[in-house]
Amino acid sequence: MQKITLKNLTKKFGNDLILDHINMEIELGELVALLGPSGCGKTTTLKLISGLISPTDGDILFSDESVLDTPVEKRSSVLVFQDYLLFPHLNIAENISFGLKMRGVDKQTRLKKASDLLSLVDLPGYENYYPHEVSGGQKQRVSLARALAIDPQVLLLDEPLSNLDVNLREDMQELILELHSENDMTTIFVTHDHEEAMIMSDKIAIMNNGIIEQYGPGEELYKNPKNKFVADFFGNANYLLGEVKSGKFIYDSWEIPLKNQFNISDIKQINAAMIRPENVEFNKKIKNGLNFKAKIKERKFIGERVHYKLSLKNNKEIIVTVLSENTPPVKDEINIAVDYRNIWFMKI
Ligand SMILES: Nc1ncnc2c1ncn2[C@@H]1O[C@H](COP(=O)(O)OP(=O)(O)OP(=O)(O)O)[C@@H](O)[C@H]1O
Repeated sequence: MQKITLKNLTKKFGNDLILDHINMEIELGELVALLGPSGCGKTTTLKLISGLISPTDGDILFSDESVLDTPVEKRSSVLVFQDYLLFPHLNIAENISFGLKMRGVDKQTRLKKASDLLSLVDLPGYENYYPHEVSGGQKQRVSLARALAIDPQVLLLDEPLSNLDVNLREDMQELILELHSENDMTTIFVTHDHEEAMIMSDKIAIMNNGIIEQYGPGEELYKNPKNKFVADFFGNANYLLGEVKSGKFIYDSWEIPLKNQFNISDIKQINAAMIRPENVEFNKKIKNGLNFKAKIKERKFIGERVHYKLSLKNNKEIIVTVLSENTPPVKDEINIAVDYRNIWFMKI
């Protein structure tokens, strides 16, 4: 196992700044997700950690030692690409044991290891198949097995689940979690999908345009987003634009006490209160909360939940999600409550 530290990690391609002084610590044995939109630098970060490319500036430490001068094959890390990159002319067993062959391991040991790994990824008996004879999900498993063959201490996964359908995806999520905990590896994986990041990881780094917007446990990012970008990444949100006066957030005729929930050094900068759709409650009064009336403009039943669009008395529309039991119809005016603890303040 290795602790990984990224210190002011910077990468330029030509004049394009792709990673801009990234700082991050990944503790021993942690599973961390890099989450962000296309092109924000996630794959580049993995390639830098694996040693496939070199940084323009900054440092990468494994267990507090710089690895910048350590070549790819000596870094104890392995990068699994989303498009598998299996050798088409080698069978599955040969693909899995290729790295061992390069390290001079004898054939019998290699084949035994390949068989053991195939059982581990739930593909026993697939040794003699060729990559074109197995499905996308199976290729994904083979490429994981190939990565594990060299007993890496750091496993880097680039969108390992992106090509899989929902059921296979869930199976693979479980498999990765199992492999991660059984093999004592520090694991970093890239994803576009916030739910996947939440399910899989101890911590999430939200990346945007070559920087890390926020890094921490998923629940913390969801509940205490530093900014709109992070808040929006975890689903829908309502933003009420207003200002801070005498320690309160003023929106229309509402005065909302500022709770200790923001990562802003100067509270005067705050110009928005954020409310998640699921934190709005119907037909309820909350003592330490906002209580108001709203009109139901739209109602969409989607199974266990119902999505609403409500309009406030100043005509501002907000979105609300509630469990579908006893939900009111369109046109009703209803009493709404939001606990102050579920209102987040930020500058947008
Ligand atoms: N070898 C390269 N030469 C020039 N530009 C590159 C190179 N590799 C990546 N880039 C650019 O760096 C930026 C970040 O790419 P990267 O692949 O790290 O993004 P990403 O967040 O992984 O995106 P995606 O989710 O689409 O895979 C992109 O604008 C990309 O075009």
